[in-house]
This record gives sequence, structure tokens and C-alpha cells, in this order.
Amino acid sequence: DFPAGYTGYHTYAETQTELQKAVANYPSLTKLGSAGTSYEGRALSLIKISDNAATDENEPEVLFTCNQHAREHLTTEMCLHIVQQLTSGYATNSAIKRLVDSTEIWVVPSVNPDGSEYDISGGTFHSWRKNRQGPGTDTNRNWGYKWGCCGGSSGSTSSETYRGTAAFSAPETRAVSNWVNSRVVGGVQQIKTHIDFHTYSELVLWPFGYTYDRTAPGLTAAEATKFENLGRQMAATNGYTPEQSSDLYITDGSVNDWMWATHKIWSFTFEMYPKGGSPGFYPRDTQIVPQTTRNDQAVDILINAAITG
Ligand SMILES: NS(=O)(=O)N[C@@H](CCC(=O)O)C(=O)O
Ligand SMILES: [Zn+2]
Repeated sequence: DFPAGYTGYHTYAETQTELQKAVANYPSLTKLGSAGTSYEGRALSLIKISDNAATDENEPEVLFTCNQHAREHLTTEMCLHIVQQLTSGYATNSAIKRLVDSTEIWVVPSVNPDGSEYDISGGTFHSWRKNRQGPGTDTNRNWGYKWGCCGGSSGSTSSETYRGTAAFSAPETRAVSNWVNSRVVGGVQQIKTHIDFHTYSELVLWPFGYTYDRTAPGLTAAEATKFENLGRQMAATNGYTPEQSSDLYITDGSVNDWMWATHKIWSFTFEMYPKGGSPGFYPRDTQIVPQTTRNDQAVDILINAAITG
């Protein structure tokens, strides 16, 4: 469990309970499922939020993924906040109602529940990042586009950016990518926009991460400009710094590169609060509300972008 000062954060079990409460309170707006199971057998829970959620309607879809990296617990709270905002706001907030009526929104509060649970085991933080498969794989280096191509990951099992034994060797990335593949309906990928939440540094990042080049095969100048414009629009609302992923450092096998290159999903990474190493990965639970609500407008922009194209 979380130590004193951090009990506002949700453990895996508490996260499941929150999702079950959302479904109980908003049965027509939500549908609870999973993309699969983690290495240690935990459900990779996936909640759908939309009007008539039980029906697959012909509406653009949006994906939010959180907690790829175990110690980045604030991101699990971000995904739970999105669920809370969109369900509890539906009846009273016309802007939220419009977004929820016009799209189908999917939220995965924890892509790496095993790592997250290990990080808080024994009531102290372990600064763990990877999944719990053997020496641990960095799931954000394990996605299948240009996996291990470009010095943006490590082949050393002890490394924090160990890419795994092969693309999608991690059960978590394999399950979530298979689920995204399943959203190709009639030959068209229904998911249009995506944010993968991380901490920390307060950044909005977009592809590609594997190359410093602004354009590359599969990413035209016009598309790069659209990424930049959308990224800057979102960053203007939360005060994060907008930049191409590789401006930070080269990453290969990242989720954003795979989402864009494979499915043309407008896929971003948000690095949340704080800016720097203090409090780094472990802000106290008093920061949960301010730092999750800080992204409310950006989330609305991302959902709206799926509608407007
Ligand atoms: N959350 S983090 O690990 O400090 N930064 C992310 C940045 C992701 C990216 O550059 O696409 C990563 O290295 O996977
Ligand atoms: Zn991260």
C-alpha cells in the first residue's frame, strides 16, 4: 500500500473498485472490460465511456493510457480523473455531454499493474519503472514500430530502458496493441486520438521518437505540422512544454511511434507534474487534484480533435 502522505493514490484493487463504482453509477454511459492480463495475471482494465456504451456506435474513438511506468502513480490518478470527469459531468456540463455523445472514449488506468503494485510493496517506494517479467521490460521500449532500431533503448536486462527480448514480448504491450488492432472495423481504425500519460517534466510530446527528423517515412510535413499545432494547443492550456519526442531524447519502441506509424492515431505523451526531480516521481497526494484537473482542457481538446479530424 501507499505510505503516509500518499494514501490518496489508488492501489490496483482500489483502482478496480473505482471502475466498478463508475459502471454501477453510470450504467448506460460506461462499459467495463479488459485488454487482457499482465505478466502476473492482473486485468489490464479498460473502461469505455459513451452514450449507449453497450453498443458499438459508428463514432470516432479516443484512447487514454496510463501507468506504463510503475512509479508514475500520478498517471493512474489522471486516468481515473478522466473517468470521473466524463461520467459525473455528463448530466450537468453540456460541453462534456457533447463530447461523450459524439465519441467512444476508452481509458486504461494502468498498463503496468504488476510494476505499480511492486513499487509500493511493503509500504515503501522502490523507484521501479519496468514490468515484472523476469528482469523487467520497459514497456515503452517494447512496442513494435522500429523496435530497438536506433539507440533509443537498451538490450541489457538490468537497464531501466531494457526493450525486452522482442517487440511485444511484454504481455502488457502485446495485450494493449492487440486490443488497438481489434478496433480496426471495416478496415478503418476507429481510434483517432490518444494520450499516454507519464511523469515527470511537464511536457507534451508527439512522434517520432526514434529519429531527430521532423518528417520521415509515414509522417509528412503536413502531418508533423498538425501534431505540432495540436500539441501546442494542448500545452497552452496546462503550461507544459510542447515538443517532438526526440527533442527530449531518442526513444525506440515507444507507444506513440507505434500508434501513429501502424494506425495513424494522433498519439501524444504527456509528462505530468513536477518539472524537476523534487518531488520527482513521488508528489504527495495533495497534488492529485490540482495536477489532474490541470489537464481537463487538454483532454477536451484531444477528444474534440477526434470529432473534427
Ligand atoms: N516517463 S519517462 O520515462 O520519464 N519518459 C518517457 C518519454 C516518452 C517519449 O519520449 O516518448 C520515456 O522515456 O518512456
Ligand atoms: Zn514514463
